[in-house]
Amino acid sequence: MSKKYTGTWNSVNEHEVPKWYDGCKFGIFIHWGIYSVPAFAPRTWELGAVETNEEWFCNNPYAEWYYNSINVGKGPSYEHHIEKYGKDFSYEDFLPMWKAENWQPQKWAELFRKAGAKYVVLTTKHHDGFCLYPSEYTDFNCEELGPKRDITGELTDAVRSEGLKMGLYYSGLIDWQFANDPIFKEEDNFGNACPTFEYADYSYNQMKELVDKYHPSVFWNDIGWPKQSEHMMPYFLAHYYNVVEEGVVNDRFNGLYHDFSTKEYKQGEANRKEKWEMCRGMGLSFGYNENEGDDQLISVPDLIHLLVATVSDNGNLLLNIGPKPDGTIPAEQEKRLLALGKWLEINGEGIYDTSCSAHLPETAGDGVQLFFTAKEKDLYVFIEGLSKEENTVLIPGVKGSAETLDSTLNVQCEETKEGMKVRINGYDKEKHIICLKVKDGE
Ligand SMILES: CC(C)[C@@H]1NC[C@@H](O)[C@H](O)[C@@H]1O
Repeated sequence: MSKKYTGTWNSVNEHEVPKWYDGCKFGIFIHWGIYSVPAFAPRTWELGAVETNEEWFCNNPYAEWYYNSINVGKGPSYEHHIEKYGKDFSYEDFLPMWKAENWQPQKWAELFRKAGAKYVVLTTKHHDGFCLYPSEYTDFNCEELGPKRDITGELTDAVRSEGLKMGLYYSGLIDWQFANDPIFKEEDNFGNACPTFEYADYSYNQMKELVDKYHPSVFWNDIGWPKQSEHMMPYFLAHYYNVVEEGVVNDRFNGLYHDFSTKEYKQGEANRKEKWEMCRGMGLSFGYNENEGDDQLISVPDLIHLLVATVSDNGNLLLNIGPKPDGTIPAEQEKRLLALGKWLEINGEGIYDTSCSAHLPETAGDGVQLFFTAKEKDLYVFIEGLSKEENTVLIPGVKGSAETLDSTLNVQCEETKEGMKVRINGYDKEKHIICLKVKDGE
């Protein structure tokens, strides 16, 4: 019998992170919207690498912030817009250009499955206020305008038919249909970007209709929750958990509540004692940015490192894709998803359904890095930085014998007083990070 929650903090605080979310480890974020048509942002910084001040907002690397990037009236995106479209061309004028004419949700879902992802999170309403589902509360949605399809509904069905969980993103505190002064500093964001009871009611009703229509396994709220309806938060959470028993939410609820905490690029702190999630685009943007070609995206080795380092630290990786307005996924992004999936086919046993090991990451000399995960008593050792075909690596403090998850490798183990010495033959750099399984090694 599933627990019934009531609209009190005491009740919803009893909620625990569902096992499926912890075990999934890898998901796909999707930022698709009107901003995918101009698909423009300067390549400047990773979030968290610099202060989010006026310089950030006037040189914003996030292509999904195009509305604000032209609204500030200066900087590369503004100049690009004036030059390419002219000053009388509004953001909403891009809508008829977003046709999704080549969009095949089933193809997306198949690609996500092949990538080894176990859940998906789609933007249902980003900061521009345009809804990627037929909301009862606004006609500014994708069934009435632009693609003229229920993007959320079609993708949810396709994702679930491939055996993946479906999550929904909602921009809880910023909606440029309600408050569209240009944003030059963080306080303009988080202060309370939409400070009216009208918006508080609107956003509450939309969040509830998303839960009731799609039963999302993840509710990914962004930026914050309207101050005017903060007292309603426990009611929303109780309703969500009562409707979606396996439901899980992130930490962007004004710091009042979370199932898991979030990092965004370099912004945010990870604490391995609690569940957290790392999210980023493959370049510096979440929305598709035509300025980010193959050589400006994260490399496959760095992507595999990010996944291993995140999972070994008790995190999930939510990797974003930014589709084109016609509904295709840029080839350079698809290539990386398939490479990750190929690596996970061989090494996924050491990733999925694992927990944090008592062993902390460490260096093993000659630039070799070790990462660890555990599955009950079994220990998984990830070895990064091998360069030769034949390698000898000391794994300090680990006893027993190891087998490799990659059957094309040959591994011999020797127990020494410092730990397990492993000889690995048959390595080549296309294997990236390799994984050893030490039975009863945790
Ligand atoms: C992590 C991701 C959901 C980002 N959150 C902050 C937003 O401003 C940004 O565009 C993007 O959606």
